[in-house]
Amino acid sequence: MQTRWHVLKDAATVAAEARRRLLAAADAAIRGRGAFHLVLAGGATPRLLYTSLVDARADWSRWHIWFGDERVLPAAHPERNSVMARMAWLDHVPIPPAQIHVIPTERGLHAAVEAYRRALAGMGEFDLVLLGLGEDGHTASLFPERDWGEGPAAADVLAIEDAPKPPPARVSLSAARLSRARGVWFLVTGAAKREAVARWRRGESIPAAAIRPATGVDVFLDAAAAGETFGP
Ligand SMILES: O=C1O[C@H](COP(=O)(O)O)[C@@H](O)[C@H](O)[C@H]1O
Repeated sequence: MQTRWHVLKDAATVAAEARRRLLAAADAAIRGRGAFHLVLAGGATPRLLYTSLVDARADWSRWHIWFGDERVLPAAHPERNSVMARMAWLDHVPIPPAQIHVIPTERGLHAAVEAYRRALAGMGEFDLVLLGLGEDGHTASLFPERDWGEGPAAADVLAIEDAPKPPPARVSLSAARLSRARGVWFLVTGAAKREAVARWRRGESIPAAAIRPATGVDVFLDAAAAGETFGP
């Protein structure tokens, strides 16, 4: 599987490049298949991209939003990945509410896992999966030294009870389900991610490396995360 590394100047440039490509991918999916199924990353990194989409011109009525992971917290909690995405972007564009598939962790861990498994039943390949990279190499809520749900028999949705990053209870799509996609993009910015990036590039077995779609993955990272100087 190919990993394509795109080193860009800074976090703003990563967001701008991702925005440009994302809108083009959505247009192509809608032209070709009538809909665009996008999986969102949480955490802090994608917020710049999400905010930049508020004023984009797009056929929002054909967009379907999924989440790669969610933290088990009350519905309106600011640390929820879905709350971040809503505040930054989704509340400001006319995507039909029934097409925004939030992981309902306010119902509790296991009920949320079951509900999302049902929501995903019959869903084929995602058009695009956005992911982040934690300082420890985690992606979505797949953490080191845990079961990442690899292989064809893996469940689509995993209950995580002991995440080392708070909160400990989370719901995550498995590595196998995140890999069933026409495109997977990682957005990685900031010097704090440098060590995780270096480990990934050395071929170490970190969770991010377990996402292996047939088309390969694209990693958009800034110079700080790549450990490179950029330009003159
Ligand atoms: O906890 C999480 O962390 C990762 C990375 O987040 P970041 O704040 O370092 O960008 C994120 O991709 C994941 O969705 C989130 O739940």
